[in-house]
Amino acid sequence: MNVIKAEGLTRVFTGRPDRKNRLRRSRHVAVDHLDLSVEAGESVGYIGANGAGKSTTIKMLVGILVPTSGAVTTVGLHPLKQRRALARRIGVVFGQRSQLWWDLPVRESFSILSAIHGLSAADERTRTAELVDMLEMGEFLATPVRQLSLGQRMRAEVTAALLHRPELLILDEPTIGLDVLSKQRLREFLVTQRREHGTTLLLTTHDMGDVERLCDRILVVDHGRLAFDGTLDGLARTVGARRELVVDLATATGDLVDLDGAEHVRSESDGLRQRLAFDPQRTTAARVLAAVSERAEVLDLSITEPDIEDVVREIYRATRR
Ligand SMILES: Nc1ncnc2c1ncn2[C@@H]1O[C@H](COP(=O)(O)OP(=O)(O)OP(=O)(O)O)[C@@H](O)[C@H]1O
Repeated sequence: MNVIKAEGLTRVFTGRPDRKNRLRRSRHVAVDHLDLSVEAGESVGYIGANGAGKSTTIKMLVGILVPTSGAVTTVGLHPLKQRRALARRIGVVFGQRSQLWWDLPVRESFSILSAIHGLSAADERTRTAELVDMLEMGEFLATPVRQLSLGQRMRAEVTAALLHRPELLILDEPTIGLDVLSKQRLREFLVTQRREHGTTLLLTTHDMGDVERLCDRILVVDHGRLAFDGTLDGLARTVGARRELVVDLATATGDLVDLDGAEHVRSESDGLRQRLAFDPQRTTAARVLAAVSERAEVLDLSITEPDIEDVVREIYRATRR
């Protein structure tokens, strides 16, 4: 079944009338004849540069924005005409906007939302307990939302969006600003949620780590149009998305060429620091490190993730050729 189906979806923003010529208005096509279908159970990363049209698309999918033209159904419903029914079947997390009550303890926001969704008292108890346990929220359930750290708030937001067991969860920048541990926890939770409940995921992100760990399909949007639709493998093939392992060695060492699964990029400081590129789909940093350790003593290391902006830029370049 198509959880999301968009055909020719378009949104044009018109500005204020020009002061000199009142009949003339600026016109900006934010989403441009977008065709899109997402099947039940998929996990889709929706990525693109700033202003590419991601949020505008999502707002049309959930009935916040009216399309200028084209058609869209979300879980088989018309987002505007059937907005209430839709709210019962989807969960939405906008990283920048909260659906919790700022001055109330977290627990009370969950109760209010459970009541809104018509959950029975027993159902509310089991569902809240399950999510609180999985997202380790026990220690801050009595804390007012405004006092939560960003990582705690995001966990609470995700819980709020999942209380009613939606079949589709839409996340707009879910890990923005989170520390490494909070990101990892949230990602693990989302993977489990999807595995155990078959929840379909659609997320926008500027973090390549989110895409790698959460998504099995990637859509890249460019000026409101789809520039890429495929797997992470396909994306890596198109742009050569690689990670770099930087090792600091105890002694000056010749270039570490011919390492299994890694390619020597550059040596610095007479070979004391070396940069090795590897494809995270084919090997791991640990394996590359083990191979380096057989040849030299490693004092320190760091791993640089490909920047999603670089990946997107490469896709734009590849598709405009
Ligand atoms: N309400 C609005 N009025 C006028 N223009 C708008 C409005 N909302 C968005 N736009 C414009 O539409 C384009 C797409 O914006 P959108 O927010 O969808 O981008 P985005 O891909 O989500 O970007 P970001 O990654 O920065 O969130 C941008 O050029 C933006 O300035």
